[in-house]
Amino acid sequence: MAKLLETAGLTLTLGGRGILNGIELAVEKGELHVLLGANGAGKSSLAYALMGCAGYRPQAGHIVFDGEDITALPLHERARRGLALAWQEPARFDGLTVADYLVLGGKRPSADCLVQVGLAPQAYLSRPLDKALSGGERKRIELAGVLALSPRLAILDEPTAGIDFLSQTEIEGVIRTLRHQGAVLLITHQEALAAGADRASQLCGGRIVCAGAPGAVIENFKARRCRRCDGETCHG
Ligand SMILES: Nc1ncnc2c1ncn2[C@@H]1O[C@H](COP(=O)(O)OP(=O)(O)OP(=O)(O)O)[C@@H](O)[C@H]1O
Repeated sequence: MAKLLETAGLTLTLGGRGILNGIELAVEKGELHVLLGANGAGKSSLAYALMGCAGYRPQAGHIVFDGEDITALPLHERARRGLALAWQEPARFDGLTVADYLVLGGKRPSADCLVQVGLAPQAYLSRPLDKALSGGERKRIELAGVLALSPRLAILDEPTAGIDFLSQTEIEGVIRTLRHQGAVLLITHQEALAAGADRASQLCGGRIVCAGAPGAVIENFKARRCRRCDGETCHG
């Protein structure tokens, strides 16, 4: 399969600490690629660096998207090329309604995107996207926003966290849709979700320490084994 995203030697220091230490990651076209790792391993930081978020510009290394080096491009240029990120903690946008927010994506009808995340359009489109919405509702609306963008690569940071378990299957359906449209880089702590991926990479101490079939990577993670740490200290 052709590579959609590839990083080489991606290195990020924040507050004087090495957070990403030479990341080598490859996501293929049409792939659901899961990123595993303990709390603090650097998964969200990698997601922000890939998206080009302010404050997460790497000090060294390269990010190549569909053959183009995008390392120096700002977030909006990466978004224009088809990258989208659903944050671990979805943002509030006081002053915007759900309809205003979804129409920014523009590529798919807002109502369809809401239905796909399990929210009734008539109940949500006119609501302000502020603290009156629950965390789970904002998380779903953010995922609807990613659907509306029809991205070529959706980076999803714990999309099922805070979602009630009756609705997990809807979110899994969203992940499948995004994968069929392009590819998904999924950060999750849910083993079942990770097991259903096409490939996986394990992050430990800001390095990719294991990559390949999800089952093998999950076992490696659960056994606290990586090539750089001894078993006792391998927890990110
Ligand atoms: N802006 C920042 N300044 C300094 N340190 C930071 C900053 N952002 C993140 N870190 C540190 O970088 C490390 C990796 O954080 P990150 O949020 O990427 O981990 P994670 O793997 O996503 O964890 P979790 O599974 O808990 O969400 C942590 O030790 C965190 O404290």
